[in-house]
Amino acid sequence: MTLVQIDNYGPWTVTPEPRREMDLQTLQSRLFADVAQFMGPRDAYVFSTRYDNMIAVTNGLDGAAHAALQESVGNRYPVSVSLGTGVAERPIDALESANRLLQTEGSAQDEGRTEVLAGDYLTETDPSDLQIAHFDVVDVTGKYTDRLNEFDTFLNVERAYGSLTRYLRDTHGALSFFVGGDNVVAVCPDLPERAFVDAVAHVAADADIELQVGVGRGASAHEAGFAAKHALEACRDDGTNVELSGAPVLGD
Ligand SMILES: Nc1nc2c(ncn2[C@@H]2O[C@H](COP(=O)(O)OP(=O)(O)OP(=O)(O)O)[C@@H](O)[C@H]2O)c(=O)[nH]1
Repeated sequence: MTLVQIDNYGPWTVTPEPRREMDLQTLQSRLFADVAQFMGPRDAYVFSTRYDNMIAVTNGLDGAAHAALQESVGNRYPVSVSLGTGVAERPIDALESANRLLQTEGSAQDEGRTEVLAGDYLTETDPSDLQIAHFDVVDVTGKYTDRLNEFDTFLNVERAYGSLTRYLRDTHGALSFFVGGDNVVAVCPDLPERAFVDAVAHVAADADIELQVGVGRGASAHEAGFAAKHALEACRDDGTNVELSGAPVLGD
């Protein structure tokens, strides 16, 4: 995992006086788009989380690749980014160690702490390294989008997301991210099918929303995530709630 943290961003947003909100939104979403465009061709994933901090799945990327991202952001934006990296069996533990390295170097709002690059990299990868689950709401269009106003639809999807993401984090140390529409991508440790059956049952009981999930494995986030998307298609075709892909879909 890589933590991407904008350096000293809070003070910048109010210096010399508060900046227009839509300008900040533009900067944040463009920075996310640029980081995503950097990660995508390298088969990594990045999630926007709070935008001033983003979480990436960077199996296979070395220190030079991370430094190139920092240089490119520094050259093109009025802000710089620090990057902490960590490697562990459970995504939460990898993120914890990545995070701790930046926190040890100084505060997110310390003007003397800029462009830190610290941590371990997983450069030797194996097709069984990563497990990613792609969840979505069963028939969000028929149950919500075509029936409720957009805000109330959003509240329903957010309730499912909140329930799922807290459950997976607490039970398995998995990190789940809302990625738009009704979709949640979960970066998981090595979990059996039963764990996903239980997660879907938990959200049904806790939030009264029916989910389906495709699960994939791979050497990179793209490989695992793409296999998960194929497995989710199998849920749609077969009317099932949980599908695990077979071998990772290589070369896609
Ligand atoms: N990020 C992301 N969003 C998607 C993806 N597929 C669909 N979406 C979003 O999800 C919304 C709903 O699409 P679906 O999930 O196909 O619709 P549905 O009515 O729930 O249909 P089923 O999933 O077949 O039950 C779309 O409008 C998109 O915004 C995906 O692979 N990734």
